[in-house]
Amino acid sequence: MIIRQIHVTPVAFRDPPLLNAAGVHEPWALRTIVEVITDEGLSGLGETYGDLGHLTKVRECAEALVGVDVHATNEMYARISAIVGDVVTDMHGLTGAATQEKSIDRVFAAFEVACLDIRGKAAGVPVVDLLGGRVRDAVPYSAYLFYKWAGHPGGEPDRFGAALDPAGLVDQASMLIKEYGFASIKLKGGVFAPQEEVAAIIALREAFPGVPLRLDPNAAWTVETSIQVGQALEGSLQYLEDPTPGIPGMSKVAAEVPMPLATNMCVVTPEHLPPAIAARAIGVLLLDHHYWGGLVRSSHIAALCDTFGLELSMHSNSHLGISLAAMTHLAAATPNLTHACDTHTPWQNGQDVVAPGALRFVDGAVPVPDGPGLGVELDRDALAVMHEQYLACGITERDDTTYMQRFEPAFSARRPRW
Ligand SMILES: O=C([O-])C(=O)C[C@H](O)[C@@H](O)C(=O)[O-]
Ligand SMILES: [Mg+2]
Repeated sequence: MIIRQIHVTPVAFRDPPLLNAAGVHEPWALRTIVEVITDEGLSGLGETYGDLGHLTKVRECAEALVGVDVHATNEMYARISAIVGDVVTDMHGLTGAATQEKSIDRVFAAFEVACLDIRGKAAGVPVVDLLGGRVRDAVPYSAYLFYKWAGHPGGEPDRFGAALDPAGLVDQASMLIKEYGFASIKLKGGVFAPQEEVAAIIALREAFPGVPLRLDPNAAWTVETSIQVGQALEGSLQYLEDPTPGIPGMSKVAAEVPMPLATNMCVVTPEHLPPAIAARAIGVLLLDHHYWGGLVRSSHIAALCDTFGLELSMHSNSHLGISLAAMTHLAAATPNLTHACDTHTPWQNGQDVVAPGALRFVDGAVPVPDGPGLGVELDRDALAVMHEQYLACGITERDDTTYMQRFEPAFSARRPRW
């Protein structure tokens, strides 16, 4: 099964004005769709970030992978390493520091997923079976709440409405839980003063008793603020995600707060694991195959976490159905991934590049697609429309901060900020 062609297609889809520590989401989110085609005519799908620096590397690597067998992932990794070479950064910084290894892993992941899709199709089995088989039939996801404006400035309000205070967030959670059946809740913080976000968590706890809650300010707080918030929320949080920047800071906070700390910012590549474990900085790692080097490498990281007593959850950016399928196969095959995963799916409001039917939410969980490979089919008309949107939207690099400063010129994305 030799790779004969790879199509790399950047796409854009509408994104609501979701607020975070970096600023606010722009009206269009970017992704890159990768389609690998073999000499036998089988094709496989991958999905990754759409920022131009990364997209350029994905395009260069796609050419270099022609002629490689879809099983030869070591050879693919070597070729991609030789091409990526330097550190490819993103502007928002919400997934922590860029390193050379992470830059390579991010490019490799899209091709690895596409090759697993092909290998599953060739063997007539779902990708979960290539990762060790399912330990759960459906993967639970959390309701991912955001502070948000009613709509993008100058545009129509979106169907989610504004959420700028505890009552707005409780309404948002009710809507997402009613539509998707989610059984746990994550709040994206780092937007308002910490005491306002503490009040929001308390309002959510009162409105949804017994539902596990998480708060993630993306490193917007100092060590002192993080300790105060952690102590104030004793008994209210399943975990506190990235309250403060860096492994040393997280370690100081972890020693003083009652709940585990989670991260998708201070441990984002294998070299971060030894110092974080030695410093007891985290209790929960958020996996994300898009930057941990694909599904198989993420499984290896999961096994390491099990050895060292770290729990697992899963991180998400704005994404489409190819990613949701890949995340679901990985989580279904990972025994120690016991926390509900994050997903932006509700915010994409039905827009997708995959044909409807294969992915659905039942009681807040996505049943593992049964079809061979990832179990999802490319909707070529939707892909063409979203590619046109990419060409027309004028955005080539996600930049939440500059977009926010158009409306709030004094906005600072400094972390820590409080
Ligand atoms: O820390 C996190 O969970 C994220 O970075 C998730 C997303 O990037 C989210 O914060 C966003 O898109 O604004
Ligand atoms: Mg996070």
